[in-house]
Amino acid sequence: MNGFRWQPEATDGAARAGHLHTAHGVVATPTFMPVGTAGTVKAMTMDSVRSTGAGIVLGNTYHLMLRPGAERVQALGGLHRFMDWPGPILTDSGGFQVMSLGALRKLDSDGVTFQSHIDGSRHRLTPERSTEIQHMLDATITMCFDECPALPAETDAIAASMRLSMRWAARSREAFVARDGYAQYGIVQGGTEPQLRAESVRALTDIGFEGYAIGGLAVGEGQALMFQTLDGTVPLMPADKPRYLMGVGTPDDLLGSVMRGIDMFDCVMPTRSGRTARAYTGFGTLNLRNARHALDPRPLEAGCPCPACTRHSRAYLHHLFRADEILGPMLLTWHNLTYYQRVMQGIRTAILETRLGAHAIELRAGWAAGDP
Ligand SMILES: Nc1nc2c(CCNCC3CCCC3)c3[nH]c(NCCc4ccccc4)nc3cc2c(=O)[nH]1
Repeated sequence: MNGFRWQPEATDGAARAGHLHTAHGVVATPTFMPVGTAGTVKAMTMDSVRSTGAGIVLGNTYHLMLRPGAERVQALGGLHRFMDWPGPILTDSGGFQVMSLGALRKLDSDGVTFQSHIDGSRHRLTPERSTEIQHMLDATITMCFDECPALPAETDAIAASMRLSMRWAARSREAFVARDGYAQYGIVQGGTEPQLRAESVRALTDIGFEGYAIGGLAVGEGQALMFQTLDGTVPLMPADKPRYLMGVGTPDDLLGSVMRGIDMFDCVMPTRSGRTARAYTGFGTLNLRNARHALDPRPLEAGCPCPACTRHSRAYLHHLFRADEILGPMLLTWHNLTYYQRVMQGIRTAILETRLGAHAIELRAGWAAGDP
């Protein structure tokens, strides 16, 4: 019996609240996972990440295999020790990053060969090598090695890509070293085609995983098509296993996806935006480089417990970004991650109290209202 399990707590429509039990601790779901690309959540210490309320963070196979190398991280005690993050870590399998970052790459039915965007060195990822790297990193949750097709694409190209990913899922599962409290997730593909998505879910559940991700979305299809695809795919997925929507998204994306039965999310939006002066708040987003903030003594967001909002003014944050001070990205990343965690906590409480519908209306009204 694997100690890894998702324990349901409450439902509200298709939305679920629960707890993810892992070898590295318990995480409340629905949960947003901050992205730690090269073994760090950029501009944050691990204590500050913890203080935002995050329970689980992402590591990145692609970056870590290139630098410092998976063997080195393993020799140094694994990613938990290396980052000093005691909680669960989920690592993506690297295929998506190769397609979006790798300089030159060659995809074949066995894997992908690519040149490092760092130093041009040649590397190869296969389902076996990706799974081995994630094991060396000591990832709590390992992702299958998959291929995420660029959209728009012809249906037969999407079908061929999905079937390749399903063969790779079987090879990833074969290569996975099962450990108590650890998990491997299959990744559902199939573009926005309901029949292909259904075929992919069947293929993955026939193999059997501890959790299931939905990949191949948030690649330019737009929110309506993403939600439509969730509507046709999530109900086919095992109800007793965690569901992870990869690369998503804005607060509005998170809300709509939780309401369609998703439990786990990751996105670079809050961290990347924090570095470019874009703040996420309950009244929408704000660009703190804008001159209108230069003399504004108010906190960024009233009621937010983060250091940017409790100790500083909009004018100060504006100054930091205008002066290109390192503290700017630090404080705003801290704020954005805090805001994302507060959104998830509010949604979770609403599910427990069976009032997610009303809560959704309140959230959307706030985002539409703009800066008070
Ligand atoms: N294995 C796999 N990964 C996918 C990812 C990466 C998820 N984050 C990984 C982290 C690990 C380290 C880095 C990221 C995706 N990210 C997105 N959209 C991101 C859209 C976006 C882009 C830029 C800004 C905001 C959103 N779609 C994704 C689909 C897949 C997929 O099918 N398979």
